Amino acid sequence: MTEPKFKRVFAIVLDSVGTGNAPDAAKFDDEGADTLGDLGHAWQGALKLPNLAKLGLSNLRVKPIEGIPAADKPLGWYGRMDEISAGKDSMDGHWEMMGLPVEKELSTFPDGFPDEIIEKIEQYSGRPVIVNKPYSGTQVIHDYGERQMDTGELIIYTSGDSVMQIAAHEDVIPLEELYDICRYARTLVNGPEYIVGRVIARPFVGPDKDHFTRTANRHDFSLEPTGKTDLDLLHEAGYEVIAIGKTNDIFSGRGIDQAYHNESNMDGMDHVDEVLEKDFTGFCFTNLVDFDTMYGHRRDPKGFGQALMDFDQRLGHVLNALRPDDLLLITADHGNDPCFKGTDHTREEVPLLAWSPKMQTSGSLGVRSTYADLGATVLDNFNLKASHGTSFLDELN
Ligand SMILES: O=P(O)(O)O[C@H]1O[C@H](CO)[C@@H](O)[C@H]1O
Ligand SMILES: [Mn+2]
Ligand SMILES: [Mn+2]
Repeated sequence: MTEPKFKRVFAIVLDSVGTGNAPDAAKFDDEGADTLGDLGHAWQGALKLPNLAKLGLSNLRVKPIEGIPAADKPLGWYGRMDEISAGKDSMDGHWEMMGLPVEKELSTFPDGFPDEIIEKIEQYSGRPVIVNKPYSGTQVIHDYGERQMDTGELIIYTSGDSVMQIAAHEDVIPLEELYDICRYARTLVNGPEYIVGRVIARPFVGPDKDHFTRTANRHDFSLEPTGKTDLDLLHEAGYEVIAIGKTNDIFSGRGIDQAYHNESNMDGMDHVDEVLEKDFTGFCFTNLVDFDTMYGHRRDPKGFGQALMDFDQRLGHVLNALRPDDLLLITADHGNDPCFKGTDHTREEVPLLAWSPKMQTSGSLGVRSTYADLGATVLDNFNLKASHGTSFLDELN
């Protein structure tokens, strides 16, 4: 067997860190959304991301981020990727990166879930369902959390994405019970009539509506991948596949040898540091979700920018810890522009940064026509063939 070019490949998905310009943004009513561009503008040039910048973060953009000039000589290869999946949710984005674009539009519920589904959940759980419409997750517990504590009802809500979210106070509905209800709800929306990307348990704690917080016990029950992903191919070929953060949930554990649950972005980076110390041949796939959950959906540019700066600092350590035959890929799964209307994800291109300490060349990878190019490159590295996407491995010298 030919030796892989890079022994260990680390991909880090900065959840929702889009970079504008999606050619099909109008279809999603997202024209003009640009997460990184609008963040730079909101921070009036004070957003400083020195490590991402030296990898080429501003070089990959049509217009540099305010306060972050394009590097004269970026360290590695940089570009952007377009999404071909029908939706703009995490599942679409991650599956597509791993060679399984979501071609069919998944079900969304702008008017709430149909009675037949809600009634079945009520029967199964013995708990009445309240809300049942699109809502912001923090707002919904503010508005209905106290009632939920009094009555033990289930708060069910959705968003512009194909998601069913079930919120309950941890002291009122024990976690295992909430997960069990979600697992049951999952069976109701696997098709053929309704296909929902994710059923998400949204436990929260706190004494009253002004002090409720959601906990890291969130759990995503995703649709099982509808075909083989690049993770399956890597795993079957005997390479180690390590998932950090919600990656494991997004693939229902498929093709994954070892998974780490993240409490936060910083906890996620602790896990990356831990895996960097390990000796393995394979792929480590990390998702950092705070950008999305805590700041993007909350339309909080201040928090979003700070979270990026915190990540950038940790990235400095990763760049030092990488070994000569490691490859680092940094990207995102969709946008979530904190300066845009609404509270949903935004259809955007995503950044693509590639670097290895042994790399001697640098330059532009252009605009890739699908996120699947990322997985195709990882497979190519391990001498495997992708069903979707075009590898850019040959550039990475
Ligand atoms: O408002 P919250 O509960 O954070 O919901 C968000 O989380 C979902 C999953 O990422 C998205 O579809 C969006 O609705
Ligand atoms: Mn996401
Ligand atoms: Mn989201």
